[in-house]
Amino acid sequence: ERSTSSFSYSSYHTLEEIYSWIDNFVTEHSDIVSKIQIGHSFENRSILVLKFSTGGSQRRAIWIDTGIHSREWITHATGIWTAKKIVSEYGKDRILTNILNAMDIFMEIVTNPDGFAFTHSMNRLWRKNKSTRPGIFCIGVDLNRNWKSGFGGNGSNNNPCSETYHGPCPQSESEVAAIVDFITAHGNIKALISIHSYSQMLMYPYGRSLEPVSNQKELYNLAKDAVQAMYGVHGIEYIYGSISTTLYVASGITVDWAYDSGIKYSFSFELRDTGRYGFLLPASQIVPTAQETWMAIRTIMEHTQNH
Ligand SMILES: O=C(NO)N[C@H](Cc1ccccc1)C(=O)O
Ligand SMILES: [Zn+2]
Repeated sequence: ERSTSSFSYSSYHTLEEIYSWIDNFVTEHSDIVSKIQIGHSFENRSILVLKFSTGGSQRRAIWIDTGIHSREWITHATGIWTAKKIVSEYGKDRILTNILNAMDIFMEIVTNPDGFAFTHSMNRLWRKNKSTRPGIFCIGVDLNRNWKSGFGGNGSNNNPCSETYHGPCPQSESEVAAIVDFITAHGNIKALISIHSYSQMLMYPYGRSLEPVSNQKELYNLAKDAVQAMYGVHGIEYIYGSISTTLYVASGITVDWAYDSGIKYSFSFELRDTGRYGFLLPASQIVPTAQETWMAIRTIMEHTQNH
């Protein structure tokens, strides 16, 4: 469609619809939003990042990614709604306006485009990317196991047919390498938020071990504040804590790499629900989920700005 005014923020969309929305969104809000291609996927789709900036250069910044696991459709939908919320609230919401007057926000909505296209075409519950290698007869690497930090450790699998296959080596996947290269080159990312579904959790490193991170107390209290902000919207309860103690040990994950790269405010969400619908969350829950998640994201961004 020609503009985002006819785009439904309470529906799920195809890859083509989302990429078209991105172009319209950037056109309509060119004063604050721009589009960056940070790389391409295995099947040669563009990997796109939205940049929200009110000026300056190389400002301290926040990174948000959704859709690293392609079947988690509520996360892309939440990313799209959040992007619209940011441009709508700038100049109105004091907290968001202060954040954007001091920091930039980078948002990658379709972090696994090949897998996402596949969930629309062939297999709704596909999780991994779509990479293939000679002599290997199963498809795809788990992009949440392909990161250098703790690569190949417990809670990842070296069997290419596994849903948590870590790939042949760290950053072997172009979808992961693109993010590593972008964040490393930028050099001023202060918080990273990687959004998954489902289970209703807000978690921080480490996934690879039970050892607490150096600022664990701070992250615990920030997560508590964020979860309380979420509860205030629709009364939905999220649990919080480190990944390894709250969920299970997982190695080679996004937030462990981010933390070890110096991004001290690294979080991973598991959005709605707790299993009734799971990955097949009804579209009627998109806006309510995005509304509550926004309050947590804003809390994390505000804390990052002030520390
Ligand atoms: O896949 C999901 N949820 O979608 N989550 C689990 C647990 C997890 C979540 C966040 C970070 C690290 C690990 C996973 O195996 O990756
Ligand atoms: Zn996931």
